[in-house]
Amino acid sequence: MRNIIVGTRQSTLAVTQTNQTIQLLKDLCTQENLPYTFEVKSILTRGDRILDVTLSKVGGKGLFVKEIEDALMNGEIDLAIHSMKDMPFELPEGLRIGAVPKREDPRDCLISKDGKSLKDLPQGARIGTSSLRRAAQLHAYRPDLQIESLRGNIDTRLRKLVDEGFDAILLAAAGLHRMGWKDRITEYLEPEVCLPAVGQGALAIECRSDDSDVLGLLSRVNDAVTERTVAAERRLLGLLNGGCQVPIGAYAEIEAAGQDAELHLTAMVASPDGARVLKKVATGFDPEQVGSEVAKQLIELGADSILAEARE
Ligand SMILES: NCc1[nH]cc(CCC(=O)O)c1CC(=O)O
Repeated sequence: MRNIIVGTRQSTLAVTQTNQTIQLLKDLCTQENLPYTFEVKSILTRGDRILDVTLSKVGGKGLFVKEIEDALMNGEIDLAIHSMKDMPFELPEGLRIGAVPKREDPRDCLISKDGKSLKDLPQGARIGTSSLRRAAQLHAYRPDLQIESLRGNIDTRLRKLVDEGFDAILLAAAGLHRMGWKDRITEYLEPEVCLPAVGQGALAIECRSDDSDVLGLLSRVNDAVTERTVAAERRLLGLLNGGCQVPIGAYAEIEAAGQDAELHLTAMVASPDGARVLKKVATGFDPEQVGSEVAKQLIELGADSILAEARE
């Protein structure tokens, strides 16, 4: 019998998705009579300690992941469940993503105070979001809306919708679904209106590259379709150097035919004010190649200069 120690951040979403994934693994172990037990260990990350500061200014995505990865490498924990969209493009030596389970809803959604859809919000309505990607696309769709900063974990943001008098806020549907808060959602935003973040809705289960027990177990909860689509999106992100918080959106889909079918990737790069929005689509079988193709086309259109500006 081996006890697998699972590290998690302390946010309610992190704890929830960790517990849900452990349940999936436990069910598998029961069904197949596998000799593993699981224990949760909570870890305080720098990102959680400084949630109120502009994340892009203090180091971006990696902040939520660094302490967890240190704990994986020194053997304090054996496994960690991250939101894929919080994962930096490159993993440290010795660690790998052992599984990408089936993706939750990848879309962003609108939670509005009076149940009004994005189209029907009053002129100049105040919308809360701190994502440059969401702000840029919202601005391109409804230039009259007033976009204001909104930080914190999803529970904090839902509270601020009321406390800070926003007309609406934007969040990822996946987080709300996992928390059991689907009924708070007013409207799902289709990718044509708001392309999600790379990897949004997917989880990454990270472990040590040499932990064959854990790798064997994780391979059983991997979803090949999610793995391929996320690989295309992350390839694009890597080539556009999108490691920090930049206005990049991407979404890959595979036709119903299944995991070996053709993959479509749509991606966009926007100036933070939404005045310039570049969008490209590519189709193919190899995720890496489709990701590279879209990245190349966006760079030809001038994505590099927009991203350089956004990083300043
Ligand atoms: N930016 C933080 C973050 N990281 C992951 C999710 C949940 C959605 C997901 O797992 O993709 C969220 C909240 C949000 O963007 O609303």
